[in-house]
Amino acid sequence: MLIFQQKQIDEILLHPFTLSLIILFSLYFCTKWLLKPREKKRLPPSPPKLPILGNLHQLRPLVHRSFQSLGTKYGWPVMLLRFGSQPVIIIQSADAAMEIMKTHDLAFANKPHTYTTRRLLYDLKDISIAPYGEYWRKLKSVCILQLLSTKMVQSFQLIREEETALLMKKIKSCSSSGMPVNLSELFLSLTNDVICRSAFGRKHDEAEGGKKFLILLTEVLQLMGNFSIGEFIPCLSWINSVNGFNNRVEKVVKEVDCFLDRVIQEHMNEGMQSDDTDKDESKDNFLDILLKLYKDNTTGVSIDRENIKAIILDIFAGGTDTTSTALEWAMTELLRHPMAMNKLQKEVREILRDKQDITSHDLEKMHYLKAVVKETLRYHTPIPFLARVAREDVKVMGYEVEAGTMIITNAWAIGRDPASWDEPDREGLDFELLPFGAGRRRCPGIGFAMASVELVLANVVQKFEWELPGGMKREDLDVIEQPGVTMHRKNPLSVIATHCYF
Ligand code: HEM
Repeated sequence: MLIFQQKQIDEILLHPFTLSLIILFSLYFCTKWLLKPREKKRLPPSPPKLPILGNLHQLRPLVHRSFQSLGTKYGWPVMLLRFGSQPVIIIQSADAAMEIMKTHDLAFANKPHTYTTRRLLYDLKDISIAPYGEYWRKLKSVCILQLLSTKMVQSFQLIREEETALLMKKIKSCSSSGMPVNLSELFLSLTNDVICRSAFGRKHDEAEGGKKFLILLTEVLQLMGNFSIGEFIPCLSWINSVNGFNNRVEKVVKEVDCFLDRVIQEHMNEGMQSDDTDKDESKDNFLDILLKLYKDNTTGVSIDRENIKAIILDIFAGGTDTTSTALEWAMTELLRHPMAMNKLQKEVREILRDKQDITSHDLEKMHYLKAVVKETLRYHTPIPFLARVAREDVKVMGYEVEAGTMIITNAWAIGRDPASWDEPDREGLDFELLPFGAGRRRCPGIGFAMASVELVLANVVQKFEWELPGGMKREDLDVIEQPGVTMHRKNPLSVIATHCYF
């Protein structure tokens, strides 16, 4: 009986009519499933892109300007570009920047890194590109509370004053011979010397590799700012091995490591010879503090020699070029705007009267000086980009951002956004003025940098009158930028100090 029923069922099922019905139904449901409107992710708008290259062909060497032109052309404050296969979201409005660095600061607390930055910064053992987490949190707090605290910045006042006095003497000697002064070079050398003395307690002169270290540091920054196509188009990653770029990186890594190793060893040897108990802690330099952490492990974060080298390199790389760039652009704009120069000289000279030594107390009273520095940082933002990586899926300005996506905030473009800056004299609100970044990854060196910039600028305008060389008109002074991580002048700022007042 059962066998009979099964036979009948088979016959019905295998009947051509039944089979056709089954196939038709299956096709219907399959097509319906395939054509079912899926929930589409709302991504930021993108300009047209090319296969393989994505939007790379639309970028010029001054990438911050390319982003700004694309944003203005399409009217998009947030846009999605493809660097080869990698999606990158570009942020160019104060509102969107606030979402990244305030509302979702924790979700965007990671930084992107490349093969080059990993090699140069001891495989993420530093602060500036280390991933967000326990290690980074502890080191950042060491940085804010110990290395770059207000107390520490004040303790370096004598260093800043001595180095500024030395700079004034160098300018004076050029002035007496009527020679133009290369201010770009002098500012860079000053900021490097100030950091060197604050980091190691003394300058390392040419014989000890000091001058060479500055050249190496410049190369470190150039390599970090180098656009490497293989990072974005993996099938082209071999290019850097063939064109000698990777060899250059390895050579610089070795030389920097050698210099830092030697300085640390000397410091440790000196420490062993002197009696630590008698040491005046208020005279500690960065290396003293880091070596104490290394020995005592009091902060709960254990750091090794590589961490120390990476942090020191971070401080040199983050503090030298940026600070001298700010000075270089401030002087450029003052030379292009004689009324602003006169107003600043008047303020500084009236506050100081005939006094030559400028104290931090005098600087506090120089409000126009502070406005000039702030305006310079807005208009010539030394680090144009604030880069982040999403640690999780997040919504930004209504758009969906997947974990792992890179976000670049164009701080330079936001500083020049007419939507925020129709009144140039107006003080900037937090997210309209981002020269030091914002949120958890914000620059911890603001106090250190501002103390140097204000002191040097006040001295330079108080003690000299300035003119452009070869009868050059102020309108002819160029403002061409050099591509790189830090955006300094392409051509050095060469000027003549016509009168010297000391
Ligand atoms: C005018 C001078 C300076 C400018 C314009 C500047 C700007 C910046 C910017 C834009 C960032 C990234 C912030 C972000 O992504 O939100 C940064 C990070 C950093 N800066 Fe500065 N900086 C200056 C001076 C200094 C100095 C003097 C030091 C140290 C002595 C320093 C140490 C650092 C460090 C360690 C970081 C990494 C912070 C982190 O990732 O948490 N900077 N700086």
